[in-house]
Amino acid sequence: MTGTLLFVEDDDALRTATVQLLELAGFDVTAFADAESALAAVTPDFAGAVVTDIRMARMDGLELAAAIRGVDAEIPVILVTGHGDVPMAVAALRDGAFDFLAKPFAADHLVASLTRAVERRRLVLDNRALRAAMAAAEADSPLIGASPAMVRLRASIRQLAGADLDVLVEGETGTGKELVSVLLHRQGPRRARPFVAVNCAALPEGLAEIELFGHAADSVPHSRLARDGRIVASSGGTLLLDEVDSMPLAMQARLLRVLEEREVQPIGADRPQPVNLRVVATSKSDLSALVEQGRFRADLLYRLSTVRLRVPPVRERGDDVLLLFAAFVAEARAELGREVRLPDGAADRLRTHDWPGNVRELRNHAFAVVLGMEGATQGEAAPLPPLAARVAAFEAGAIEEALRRTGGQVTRAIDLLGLPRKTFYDKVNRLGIDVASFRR
Ligand SMILES: Nc1ncnc2c1ncn2[C@@H]1O[C@H](COP(=O)(O)OP(=O)(O)OP(=O)(O)O)[C@@H](O)[C@H]1O
Repeated sequence: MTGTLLFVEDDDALRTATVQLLELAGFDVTAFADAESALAAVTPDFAGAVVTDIRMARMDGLELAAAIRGVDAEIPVILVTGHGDVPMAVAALRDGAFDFLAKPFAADHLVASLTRAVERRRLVLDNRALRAAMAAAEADSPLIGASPAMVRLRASIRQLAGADLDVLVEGETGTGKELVSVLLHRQGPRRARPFVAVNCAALPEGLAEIELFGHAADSVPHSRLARDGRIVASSGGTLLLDEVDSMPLAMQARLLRVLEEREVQPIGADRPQPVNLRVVATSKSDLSALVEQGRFRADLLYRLSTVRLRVPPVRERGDDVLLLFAAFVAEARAELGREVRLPDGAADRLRTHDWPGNVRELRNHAFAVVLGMEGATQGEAAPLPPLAARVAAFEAGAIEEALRRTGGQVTRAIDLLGLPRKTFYDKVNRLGIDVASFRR
């Protein structure tokens, strides 16, 4: 089918003949003898074009075009003009009509114009859907960043999430390791099952093993009933071992068994029980160095590091620092209900500070600024991330979304984006997008 059309013409003979012609050309046509009933059929999600005669009793074609613009200004309307109506039609074009055709029109001219109109409408609706999907994806994937390193990281997360493998997430303090772990869970097949996070550095001493592995009935003082540990609680889902580099050696041996055998033996139990889980561990230390110092088991490192993801420090992300800061300032303003103006040169200071506490430090700084505790003055404009960084972030998001929706089929993604092939590849290379990672 070439497309959907609403055709409005009050001359019965001309209407019947034109409908036949359009149907022969492959259009799906609904015909109307007056503008009012055509207007009743137009909705904001109408996926075709409208062709209307200008001179009609009661509502004429120009009024109809204006009323359709009120429903959705991007529905293409083609006006069919009689002798002497051309100046009127030219004015209508200026007001946003898609095209006009003078009677008597040549059939191929009519079909060509309508084909373009329907195609244009399809692109408009596709772009709208893409924008809506991007907004939804943004809400769902809060890992902000347009630098090549972050674009690559998002692609790796997507790829690994589906693969359901254990992952070791490494990076300095505050870089977003926990957020990455959450995304691995949320984008993977276990997303509807529990996500249980255990901070290995904060487990209470003495109780750590019970907390993690659980215990059998009557096997621990003051506890007659058996208790499941966090490992069992995460069964079916994902267990996050946050700061695994802080785990005591004795516990590492027990954990290794869970990873290798996929079973857990609660304290005091005579038999292990099977568990089905995905383990994501995070570390801010170089685990190989800890192995050399005898503080981390080599076999556990080997088992944990089948897949390693490195989260880069903020100082390696270029102008992402400005994108992140702008997002946190917006969040702080909304949360704290305060407006703030930032001093000139704030953007340069954000760029030159090296952020040893990474994203967490940057977020705290943004909240402090909005609270008026740091660096805020009155009467000056807030620094904006440079347009180029914001455009790059938007472009990377749009391209990633198109690739995601088309399962990495480049030709279809290019169609969706409405880009020349070469431009698409230039952008993909510049933004460091890994097309292959989107293939299903
Ligand atoms: N790319 C990002 N976009 C938006 N927010 C981020 C990003 N990275 C991190 N954050 C936010 O920064 C804060 C710190 O991140 P997170 O706790 O994940 O870091 P971490 O590396 O696990 O820290 P630690 O090493 O101290 O455990 C969180 O509030 C997180 O939501």
